[in-house]
Amino acid sequence: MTDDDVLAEFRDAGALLEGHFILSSGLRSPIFLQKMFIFQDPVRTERLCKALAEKIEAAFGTVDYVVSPAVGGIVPGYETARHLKAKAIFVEREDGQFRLRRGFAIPKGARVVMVEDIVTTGLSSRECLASIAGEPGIMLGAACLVDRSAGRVDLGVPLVSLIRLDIPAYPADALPPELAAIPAVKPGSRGLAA
Ligand SMILES: O=P(O)(O)OC[C@H]1O[C@H](OP(=O)(O)OP(=O)(O)O)[C@H](O)[C@@H]1O
Ligand SMILES: O=C(O)c1cc(=O)[nH]c(=O)[nH]1
Ligand SMILES: [Mg+2]
Repeated sequence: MTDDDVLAEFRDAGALLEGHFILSSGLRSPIFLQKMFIFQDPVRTERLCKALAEKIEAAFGTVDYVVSPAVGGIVPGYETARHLKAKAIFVEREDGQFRLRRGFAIPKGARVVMVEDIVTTGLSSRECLASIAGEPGIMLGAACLVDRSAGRVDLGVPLVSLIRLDIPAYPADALPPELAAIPAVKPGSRGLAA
């Protein structure tokens, strides 16, 4: 899939939103990729995650377990794992911290990739990786559909992305005037009461 193909999927799904968004990191941005508009369409999701699985396999070889951070990572984690013929499990927040719950565990020696939907600052990805660092699997690296940092984030492991974009994000106290003029909305799940 070319970058244009990936962008066309987001555009055609109505997932490229413009406005004033509060991101998971607390940064503000005039652009939000509403990935759930992709994930509500299994056929579109399959096209993107199949392409991501091919990149993952090329970078890391065979994969036994895909681990994703809830909520956004669950659907792409599952669909990417399906193409990798791997298991798909996820971490979810408990008292604000990601944790494997529901009896999920990574067996000794299992080859593991962390799959995210969107990477902006990499905070959620790093939290996800830290939450499974004590598991006995072999952490191969991370992958995401969209890297909004244009490759600048450092997760401490290699990151494979389907597309790299360079999308502006600003601290709340350093907004450009055109953004400050629009009421802010926060679409993600970080900080929501359980
Ligand atoms: O790289 P970062 O700066 O961490 O931003 C990206 C994260 O933000 C979103 O999750 P969010 O916490 O908004 O919740 P969601 O997964 O429920 O959408 C997205 O799913 C990534 O996990
Ligand atoms: O950084 C985020 O929180 C974020 C950005 C984005 O474009 N889409 C999303 O779901 N989360
Ligand atoms: Mg998320």
